[in-house]
Order: sequence, then C-alpha cells, then structure tokens
Amino acid sequence: MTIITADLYDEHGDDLQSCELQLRQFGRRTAFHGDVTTVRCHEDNVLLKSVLTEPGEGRVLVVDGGGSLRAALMGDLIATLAADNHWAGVVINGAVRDTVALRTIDLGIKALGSNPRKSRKEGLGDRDVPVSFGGVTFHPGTRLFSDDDGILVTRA
Ligand SMILES: O=C([O-])CC(=O)C(=O)O
Repeated sequence: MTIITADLYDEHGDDLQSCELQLRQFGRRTAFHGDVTTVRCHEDNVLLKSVLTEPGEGRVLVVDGGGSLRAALMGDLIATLAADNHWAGVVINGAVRDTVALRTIDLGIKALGSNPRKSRKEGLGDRDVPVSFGGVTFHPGTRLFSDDDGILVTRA
C-alpha cells in the first residue's frame, strides 16, 4: 500500500510532524512507512547494524548520526541485511556508501549524503531514545511515513 505524504498531511496535518531536512533517496523503495525504532550514534555503525539484525517486522530505523558526513553509517551489506530482515526503511541523519548498489535493494533508504569512508566499529551510541533533527522529534513507537516529498511522523 502506497501512502502519499501530501494527502496524509491534508487529512491529518495537526497530528503529524514534518521533517524539514532535505534527505536524499538512496534505496529502491521510494515510499515506505512503519513504526519507528531509533539509534543515536556518531561515525560508528556497530549499534545500527545490531538493531538491523533483529526481525524488522516492517519497522523503520531512524538513525541520528548528528548530521556527520565524515563517514558512512550504512553500505550495501547492512542495507541487504535490513531488507532480508523485513525492515521497511532506514532514515539516516548522516551518510551512506555503496550508493549504486543501494538503489537495487528493496528497502527505503534516506540519508543526508554519501561518503566512501567507513565508520568506526567501537559500538558507541544509544538505542530506543527520542532523537531530533529537521524540526521533528522521532520517538520510538511512533509511526513514520516517507516518500519523495518528505517524511511525516506521528506525535508521541
Ligand atoms: O561495514 C560498514 O561499515 C558499512 C558497509 O560498508 C556496508 O554495510 O556494506
């Protein structure tokens, strides 16, 4: 089922937050929605990978990488893992890599940009915490809708 964010906003705008950050589409699935799970990390993707190893059950992982474009938090291997585990999408306030391959993976992927440099593997970060970017606070368990127009999130 494809949900058009502009139509959703017209019907339920008061109940929705809209992300102002102009994230780019990198995945094959350009429209996606699901319940939010969160990770906060800085140039380190161990936690993100471990969360995407869990059954996704149609969830969307929102990753606050602090807006850093110095290192990629996800490439084609982690994105394939996420798709295989039935995640609907991954939204990253940060960078990805392997962008040509990402376009072929059946997953929603939005990120600020790309960088071929990989991130650290120390495992630092937090999960299941509220994260904020683009004028929106993403609370775990709220619902997210994304398409070419942007990202809408229900309020906690
Ligand atoms: O290993 C990493 O840091 C990320 C990566 O390249 C991948 O997911 O393919």
